[in-house]
Amino acid sequence: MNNILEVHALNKTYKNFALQDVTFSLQEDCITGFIGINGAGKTTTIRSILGLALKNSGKIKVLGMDVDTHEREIKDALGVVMDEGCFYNQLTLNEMKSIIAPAYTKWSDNDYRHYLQAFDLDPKQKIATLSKGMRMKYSLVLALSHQAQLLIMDEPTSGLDPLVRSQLLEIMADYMKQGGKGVFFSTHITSDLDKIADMLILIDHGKIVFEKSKDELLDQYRLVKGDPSLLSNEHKKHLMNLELTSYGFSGITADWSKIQKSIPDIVLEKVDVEAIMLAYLKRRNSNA
Ligand SMILES: Nc1ncnc2c1ncn2[C@@H]1O[C@H](COP(=O)(O)OP(=O)(O)OP(=O)(O)O)[C@@H](O)[C@H]1O
Repeated sequence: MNNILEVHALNKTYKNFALQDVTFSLQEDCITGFIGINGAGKTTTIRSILGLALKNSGKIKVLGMDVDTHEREIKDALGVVMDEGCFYNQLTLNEMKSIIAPAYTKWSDNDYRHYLQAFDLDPKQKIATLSKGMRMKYSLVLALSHQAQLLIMDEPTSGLDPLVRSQLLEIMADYMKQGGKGVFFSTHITSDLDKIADMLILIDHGKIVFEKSKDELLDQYRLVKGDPSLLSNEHKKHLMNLELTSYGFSGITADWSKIQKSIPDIVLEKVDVEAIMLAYLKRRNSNA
C-alpha cells in the first residue's frame, strides 16, 4: 500500500509548547484517528501539514509530493475541514461555493448538490445564519466536492448532533469505498473511532506516543479484574491504570495471558479506544 501522507521529524516551537520530532505515516485506504488530550498538539500538527503554521524543521509529503515545493498540487488533492472554516458571512452557501469551486481542478457541482442534500443544507441560506453544526456540515460538503484524495479534518464531529455524526461517519465510509483515498481526523469523541477508524495515532505533549492499527490494539489489550490479595509487584508492573481497593483490582494490560497463568481466577473484559488512550496517558504522566 502507498503512503498517502508522510510526516518525518516535524518540529514546531511556540513559546510554551513544542512538537518534537513528530513522525508518522498514513497508508491509502485507511481512516486514521488522531487523538490526544486538550493541548497535546493535534491542531498544531494539522496546521503544520497544511502550511498554516510554519514548521521549524521536518519533511512532510502528501501523495509523495513535498509540501514545501508542491503547494498547489497538494491543495488540489486535499479536502480540509478546520474548526474555524474561513467563509464570508454575508454570502449564501451557493455564492461562497462559486468563489471556492474554481480553485479546484476536479470540482464537481453534482457532488456538491448531493452532499448539500445529504446534510440537509439550504444553498440559499446566508452563512451568517448557520449554526455551528451547520457550518461544520457546510465545510464538509466543500471538502467532499472536489474528489480529494485525502481528507484532513480537525475535530469534524465536534458540535454535531449524534444523528449528523453518524451520517458523517457513513459518508466517510462511503468516500473510502472509492479506493486509493485516505482520511485523517482529530477527535475527542473516541466512540466514533471505535466505529470507523482503521489506524490510531496518539499524541501527548507534542510527541507521538503510538501509531497502531485499531483492531490490533483492541485485540491486544484487556481490562483485568481480580482478587487484590493475589496481585504481586511483578503483576502491578504490567498493569496500566491500576485501580486497587480491598475488594478488587482492575487494570489494563497487553500481558493478560501472563497474569492469567499465575492468577487463573481473573476476569478479562474487552476495552475500547478511550480506555486504552487513558491508560497510556496515565502511565506516561506517572512516569514523567
Ligand atoms: N499560535 C500559537 N501561539 C502560541 N502557542 C500556541 C499557538 N497555537 C497553539 N499553541 C499552543 O500549542 C499547544 C498545542 O495546541 P493545539 O491546538 O495543537 O492542541 P490540540 O491537541 O489541538 O488541543 P485541543 O484538543 O484542545 O484542540 C497549546 O499549549 C497551545 O496553547
